[in-house]
Amino acid sequence: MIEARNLTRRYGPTVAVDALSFDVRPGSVTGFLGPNGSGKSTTMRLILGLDRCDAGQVRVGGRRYRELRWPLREVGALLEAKAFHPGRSARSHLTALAASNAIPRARVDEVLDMVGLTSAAGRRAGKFSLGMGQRLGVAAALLGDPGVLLLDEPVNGLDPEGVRWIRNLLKSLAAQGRTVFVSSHLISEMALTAERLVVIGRGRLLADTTVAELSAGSASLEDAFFRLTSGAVEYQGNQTKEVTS
Ligand SMILES: Nc1ncnc2c1ncn2[C@@H]1O[C@H](COP(=O)(O)OP(=O)(O)OP(=O)(O)O)[C@@H](O)[C@H]1O
Repeated sequence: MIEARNLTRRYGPTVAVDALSFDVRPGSVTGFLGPNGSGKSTTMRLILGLDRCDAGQVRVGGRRYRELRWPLREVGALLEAKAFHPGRSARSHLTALAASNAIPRARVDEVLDMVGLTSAAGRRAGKFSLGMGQRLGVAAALLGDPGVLLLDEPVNGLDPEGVRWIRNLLKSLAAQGRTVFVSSHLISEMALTAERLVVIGRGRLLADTTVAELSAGSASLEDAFFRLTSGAVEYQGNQTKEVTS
C-alpha cells in the first residue's frame, strides 16, 4: 500500500507536485498517467525518499521509505533505464545490490532468468540496448521480492515481445497481492495492463478511479484521458501540414 497525503514539491516557482493525495492498493495494477511535466517522476522520487517534500507525506507499507530497514526487500523501483555502472556486468550489478540488502545470491540468477537476460548476464551493462537496460532495471526491482513495485515508463524501449511480457508480469505480480504502481504515456497499453488509475495534471490529482469508470461514456480510454487532462497540458506540439503522397 502506498499512501500519499497532501504531497507537495516546489522547484523555485514551479509547483511540480501540488497537495497530491491518493492511495495505491495491493492486488491490482495502478497506472499513473499525466501529460509531460505533470509531476509523475517527481511523485515517484518523493515516494522513494529520493527527493524531499515541502509539505505532506507519503508512506509505503505504513512507513516512510527511509525508515525501511531493507528497502529493496519492501519496495522495488525502476526509475530510469541505465541506472547502473556501465563497466559492470549485469550479474555483478545485481550481485552488489543483493549484498547491500542481505538478499541471497541465488536470487540474482532467478531474476536474470525472469527478465530474459541470462545469456547476457556476463556482458558489460553499459553496452546494453535501451530495452536490455530496462530489463536489467526490472530485474533490480524484483531482486528483493518486494511487496510494492514502482515503475516509471517500464515499456520504454521494449520490443513487442517485451511489452507483452511486462504487461503479463505486472498483472501477475498484482495478482499475487503486491502493490504495483506504473507510469506510462501509452494509454492503450495502460488500458490493457491497469485496473486502477491515478491521473494528474500540473501536479494536481485529476482522477483516482478505475480504467472501466474513466472509459465509460468515451470511445476509448485515450479519449477519456484527453478530456480529463485538456486543461492541464503544458507542452503541446503544433500540427504540421498533412503529408499526402
Ligand atoms: N530537479 C528539478 N529541478 C527543477 N525542476 C524540476 C526538477 N524535477 C522536475 N522539475 C519540474 O517539475 C515538473 C514536473 O516534472 P516531472 O519530471 O515530475 O514530470 P513528469 O510527469 O514525470 O513528466 P514526463 O511525462 O515528461 O516525464 C516539471 O515542470 C519539471 O520541469
